[in-house]
Amino acid sequence: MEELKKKNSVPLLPWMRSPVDVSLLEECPLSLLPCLDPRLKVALQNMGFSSLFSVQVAVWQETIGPGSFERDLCINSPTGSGKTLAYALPIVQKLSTRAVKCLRALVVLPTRDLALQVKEVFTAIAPAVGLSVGLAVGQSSIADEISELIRRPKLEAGICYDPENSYQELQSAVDILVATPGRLMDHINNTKGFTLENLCYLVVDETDRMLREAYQSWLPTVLQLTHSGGDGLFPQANTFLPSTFGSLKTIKRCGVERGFKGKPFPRLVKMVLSATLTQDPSKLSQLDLHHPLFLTTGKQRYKLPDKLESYKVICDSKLKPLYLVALLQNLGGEKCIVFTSSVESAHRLFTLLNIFGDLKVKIKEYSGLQRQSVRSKTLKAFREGNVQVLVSSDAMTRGMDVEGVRNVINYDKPAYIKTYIHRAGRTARAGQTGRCFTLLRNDEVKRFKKLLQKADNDALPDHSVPSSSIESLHPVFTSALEKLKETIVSEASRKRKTGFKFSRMSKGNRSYHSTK
Ligand SMILES: Nc1ncnc2c1ncn2[C@@H]1O[C@H](COP(=O)(O)OP(=O)(O)OP(=O)(O)O)[C@@H](O)[C@H]1O
Repeated sequence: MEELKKKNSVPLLPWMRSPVDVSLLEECPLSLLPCLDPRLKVALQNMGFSSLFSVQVAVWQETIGPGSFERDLCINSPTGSGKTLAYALPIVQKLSTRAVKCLRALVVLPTRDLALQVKEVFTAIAPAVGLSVGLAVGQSSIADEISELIRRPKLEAGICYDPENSYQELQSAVDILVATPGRLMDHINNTKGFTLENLCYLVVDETDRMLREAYQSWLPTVLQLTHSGGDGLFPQANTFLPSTFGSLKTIKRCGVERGFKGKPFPRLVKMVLSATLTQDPSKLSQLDLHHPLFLTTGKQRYKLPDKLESYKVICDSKLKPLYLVALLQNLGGEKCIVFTSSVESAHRLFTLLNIFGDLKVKIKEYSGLQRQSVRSKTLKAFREGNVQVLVSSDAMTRGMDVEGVRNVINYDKPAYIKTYIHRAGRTARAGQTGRCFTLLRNDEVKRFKKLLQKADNDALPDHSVPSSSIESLHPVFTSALEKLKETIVSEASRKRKTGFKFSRMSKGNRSYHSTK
């Protein structure tokens, strides 16, 4: 790990200096995986999986295997390497013997679409061992969500119930909850019967992103509500907590009350993961990790998937849309994600591509400016293959797993290596091949190659687009640009009439072919 140390200006935390190198482990066939519950084996086979990937084997060893969840795990593993199942499988296996249903595992992710995706992985395995999985995400009806998360007592005829105390009878309807931070806080603060007092496992996925954003202090709140005190002293039920912690009912009860008299109080086990895990001690300290173990892949801090090929497409800024069209024509209908630097440029580019027509592929926009229902519909169509090209802002950058994406195009080059890693990582997943093309001006190449060196990748061969294809697109392009201006102006006036603040849309780069 000498290289890890050298490349960092901030000194590495001592426990990060002796990691487990996941790349030294082999995949493991399910039939050879020690202790795997046979019901889970069948569930995995039904998912089409016959073996576990190396990161999954490494986590299994540290949880179900000899490590037996004694240490918190910090996992740094490339995009598409299977981190979701790496934490889902041991948690489900561990909870499979639980006798009473209550909320025992919480997974927190930054976006609704990611939470949905992770919930599906849990849902594919948890029911096999009698566990239920819930989802708490914004932009869905909170009333519906509460009725799925909380079980009301069955009222018996002839018995008088005290409505004041009725929440004590409420029980969790789920064993595992996948949540976004905002909605999680809503439930902590307002949902009767929602409690973290029995939580055993906390997963913070996309950790570096989750730590960057405070989201109503969700992390300190969760940690405080689940804190059992390293010295065996537990918070009393009447402990005062500041108002941000909402109702006091979620405070973890003392060990005796929970039936752990004379036994060590079960520690809340944490697993934190990313393809670009932060090594910043001040950030990691927010997680309050217990004797953490660092699992990483290879000697480099950042690693791209083995079967990813990175290419540059050299072009003049003004002609970028033409090069993109020619490239898309070249890719012949393969699923592709085109990344822009902002929601505004994603919208303009999508509009322009549609005006262009003649691409023989269905293109959709996917951005943070759209309503969730629109985004979900687009994602579904893309997954099902009814849309072949997504023009996206960085809303699509992290974690999204869509089968069959063979190409990623950086229409606007990423400013950071982390952004490149996550964008490029939408392809070449689960051992598949994939290509990432970045549109660059000649004078940008040197700097960009330097950026890629951080992920040990300085080979950036040219992908040339024949000049004849560009020339033949010129006349259409000129008239398409005119139409684009008209469309943008009419959209702006329509949105002004309906009260939408177009100023949000037009902030930043106003040019019609963003060069950001
Ligand atoms: N053991 C396995 N066998 C076959 N496919 C698998 C296995 N585990 C996971 N996969 C598939 O690999 C793909 C990537 O998995 P996952 O989304 O968990 O990756 P990730 O490491 O979390 O990526 P990212 O960092 O981009 O979020 C998914 O399509 C998943 O179904």
